[in-house]
Amino acid sequence: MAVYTQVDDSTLAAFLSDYTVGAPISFKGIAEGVSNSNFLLETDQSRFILTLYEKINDPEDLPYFLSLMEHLANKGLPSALPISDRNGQFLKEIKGKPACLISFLTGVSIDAIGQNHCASVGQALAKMHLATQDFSGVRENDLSVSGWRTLVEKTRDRADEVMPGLSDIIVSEIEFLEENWPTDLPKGTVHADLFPDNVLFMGTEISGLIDFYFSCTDFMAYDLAVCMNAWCFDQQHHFDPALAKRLMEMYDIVRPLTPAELEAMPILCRGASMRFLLMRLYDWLNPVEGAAVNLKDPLEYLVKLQFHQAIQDTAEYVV
Ligand SMILES: Nc1ncnc2c1ncn2[C@@H]1O[C@H](COP(=O)(O)OP(=O)(O)O)[C@@H](O)[C@H]1O
Ligand SMILES: N[C@@H](CCOP(=O)(O)O)C(=O)O
Repeated sequence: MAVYTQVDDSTLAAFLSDYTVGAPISFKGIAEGVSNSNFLLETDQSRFILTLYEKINDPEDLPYFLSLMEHLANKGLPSALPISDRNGQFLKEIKGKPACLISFLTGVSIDAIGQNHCASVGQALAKMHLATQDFSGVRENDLSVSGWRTLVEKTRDRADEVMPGLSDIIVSEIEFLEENWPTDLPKGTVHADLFPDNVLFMGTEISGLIDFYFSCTDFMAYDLAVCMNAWCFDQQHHFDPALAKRLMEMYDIVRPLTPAELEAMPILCRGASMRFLLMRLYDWLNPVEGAAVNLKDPLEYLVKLQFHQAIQDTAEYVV
């Protein structure tokens, strides 16, 4: 469960007194999530998510994330909407943490991923990339190559506590990525974390896209690589080409991939594997005391990285 900061009844009552969202009926911490503290609030009017942002480094980031969510919702994508208080303010504070009330989206995140789910995700991701072409916000990806280097330096001395030999693997991979990372692929606004827990479904139709708190300006094909890793491996971390085919072909129908983007998929998938391997490794080695959070397995992403290291050509993903 990701609840880093507890919110008691009187704190909640003081917070809600600034809003016109009704009286609380129930309020509980949400089991899923890693980065922020999330609560489900039900009032006599509606349901909401209350998020306390725990790891925001740059104060400009939150207005970027919230205005992106609003932009997407206005374009008809199923993104949640930030709720403003009586004074039109979205961003508030609880116990010294930035906080926001967000509209609740119905739907469930799925564990048993099928080809139709991947098709819907490919389509939604491409729609998001097209819908943000006129979004004016810009945010550098602080978890791209230079951010991975920083994480390698912070984890390499203790990485072998997780698996003997891991330190050498991450050092050699970061050197490869620094040498070979593409520089001139089409850029746009990317979600950068569109994992199954961040997509809500009703059947095989997407009813919600959530958790835009890693979104940034980067290669659009990198976003597809993040999804390849998150959606196209089974529970034992074996790659499933039929899932990848549906994801890529439906993306490509909505926003055709350029030849350069297609050619770059193996290295983009390696980078996307490193990003999650390193962040999970850092979190594993530096647990937050007293936090109720389910840490994720860094070695899942080592398996994925090693799979992509053996790929020579993008066509191998869909055979
Ligand atoms: N707008 C929303 N509507 C419905 N459920 C939501 C919404 N936002 C978050 N959730 C629920 O809260 C969980 C954690 O939210 P998320 O934004 O992924 O947290 P974190 O940023 O910590 O990863 C989600 O997996 C989902 O179950
Ligand atoms: N998707 C990431 C974790 C990021 O946490 P989220 O709860 O914000 O999605 C991973 O799987 O490592």
